[in-house]
Amino acid sequence: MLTLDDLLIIQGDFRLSAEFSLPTGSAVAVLGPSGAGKSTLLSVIGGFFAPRSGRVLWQGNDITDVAPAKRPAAHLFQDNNLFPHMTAAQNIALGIKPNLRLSVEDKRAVQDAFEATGLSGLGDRSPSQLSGGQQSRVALARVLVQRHPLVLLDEPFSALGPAMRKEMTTLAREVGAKTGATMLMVSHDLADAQAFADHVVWVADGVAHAPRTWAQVEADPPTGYRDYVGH
Ligand SMILES: Nc1ncnc2c1ncn2[C@@H]1O[C@H](COP(=O)(O)OP(=O)(O)OP(=O)(O)O)[C@@H](O)[C@H]1O
Repeated sequence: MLTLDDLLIIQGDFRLSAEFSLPTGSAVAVLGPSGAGKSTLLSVIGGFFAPRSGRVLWQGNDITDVAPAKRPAAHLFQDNNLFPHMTAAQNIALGIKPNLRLSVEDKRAVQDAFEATGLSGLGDRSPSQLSGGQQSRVALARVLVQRHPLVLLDEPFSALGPAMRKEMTTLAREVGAKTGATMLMVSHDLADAQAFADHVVWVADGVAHAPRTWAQVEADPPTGYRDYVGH
């Protein structure tokens, strides 16, 4: 379980509070207006930004002061962060061993990630020799090989067209379901968010609200939700 305990985030004039838990294995859409603090919330969970007060707990352990690389979290952001001078296979392998000295088992994990993301046969290409969708697959495969139980996705596929975005969102969800990962995805696309998530965290007016199901949100929408989704 991921728990945000009495969390207060301050960034300049911006304030955000959060107080909730997410069950292990849940897939959560983080929705809210631009500038509401969705990315900031993921940064705090990932350890890239420290909260002013409160705690982040994973399975009951306080990880508030743990460095990003030591957290149980993998992250995927919009720009994919692929290294241009490395092949697709090397970019994925970096997720396991930054020095690229792979054991037989590591190599098998890379191969599995290739197959799970539909990249078979493309391992020797550099990112510039891949389409945008294929680059997204490499970035997702790198997240997968890390086998972290917590996956943070910040508008990871927003540079892709609608069909490809849907495909990648579904793929991320399927793989998460297989590995039992707890996943949070920031998205501005309601259809993508609904295809991906079973719960919604609504972020607005300085608060990241406790997760609710789509049915709960539809039945009793938070302030600003209807305007945001446009219906
Ligand atoms: N380095 C910073 N210093 C001060 N304020 C910042 C900094 N970075 C972001 N902010 C402010 O923090 C707030 C939250 O930003 P954040 O990027 O988390 O919002 P968001 O909900 O992810 O927005 P979007 O949907 O547009 O990506 C915004 O008001 C932003 O202006």
